[in-house]
Amino acid sequence: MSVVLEMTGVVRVHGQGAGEVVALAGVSLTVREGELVAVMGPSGSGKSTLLNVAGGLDTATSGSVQVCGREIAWLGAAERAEVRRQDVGYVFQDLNLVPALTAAENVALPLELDGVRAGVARERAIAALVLVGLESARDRFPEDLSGGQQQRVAIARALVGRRQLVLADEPTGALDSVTGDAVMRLLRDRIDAGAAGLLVTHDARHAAWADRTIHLRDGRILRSDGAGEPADLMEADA
Ligand SMILES: Nc1ncnc2c1ncn2[C@@H]1O[C@H](COP(=O)(O)OP(=O)(O)OP(=O)(O)O)[C@@H](O)[C@H]1O
Repeated sequence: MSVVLEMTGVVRVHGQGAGEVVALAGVSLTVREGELVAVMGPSGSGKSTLLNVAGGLDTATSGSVQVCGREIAWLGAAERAEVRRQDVGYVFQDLNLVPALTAAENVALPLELDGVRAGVARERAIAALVLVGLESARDRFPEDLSGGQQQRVAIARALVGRRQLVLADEPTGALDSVTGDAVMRLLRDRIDAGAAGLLVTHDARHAAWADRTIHLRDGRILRSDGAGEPADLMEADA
C-alpha cells in the first residue's frame, strides 16, 4: 500500500519569545492507503495542530511533511493550496459551510476552485450527496438543514473528487449516536476505497473505527495502539 502521508520529525512552534508554545515537539507518522489513524489526547496536546500541518493549512517550523510524495513544506502558498484542494479533504469541528451557498454548491465549491467546469462539479457534488443520503436536500441552504445534515454535507464536501488524504477533527461533533455512526461509516468506506485518514476524536467508540490510535501528549506521540506502525516514533525518546 502506498504511503499517502509521511511526517518526519515535525515541530510546530506557535508564537515567539515568552509566548512561545511548542504545539508539536517532533512527530513522525506514516499513514498509508486504506488506513485510518485515530488521534487522541488531552486538550492542548497538539491534535488540531497535527491535522492542520498534515493538510498544509499550517506549516511546520521544522521537519518534513509529504502528502502523496510531495514535500508540502517546500511548496509556495499557491502550490500548497493546490495540494489542499486536490489531495486533501477536511471535516472540521466548525463545519465551515458557506451560508449563501446551497448544499450542492457547498460540495461543488472545492472542485470549482480547482477548475472543474460548473456542470461537472455539480454532477459530482450531487453524487457525493447521494452517498451521504442527502440528495433531496441538495438545493437547501445550511440554515435550513439540521446539525446532522450539515455535518453530512461537510463530509460529502471532504470526500468529493479523488482526495487521497481525509482529515477529520471530531467529525461527529454533537451528533446523536445513530447519525454519528453513519458519518463514521462513510469515512471508513472512503478510506477502504483507497484514501488515508486522520481522525481526531475524544470518543473511544469512534477510535474503534480506526486501524490504529496514536496518543498525543504535549506535542509528542506517547504511544501507538493497534496494528503498529514502527515509524510512529517519539522523537525525544527514540
Ligand atoms: N495559533 C496559535 N497560536 C498560539 N498558540 C497556539 C495556536 N494554536 C494552537 N496553539 C497552542 O498549541 C497547543 C496545541 O493546540 P491544539 O489546538 O493543537 O491542541 P488540541 O489537542 O487540538 O486541543 P483541543 O482538544 O482543545 O482542541 C496549545 O497549547 C494551544 O494553546
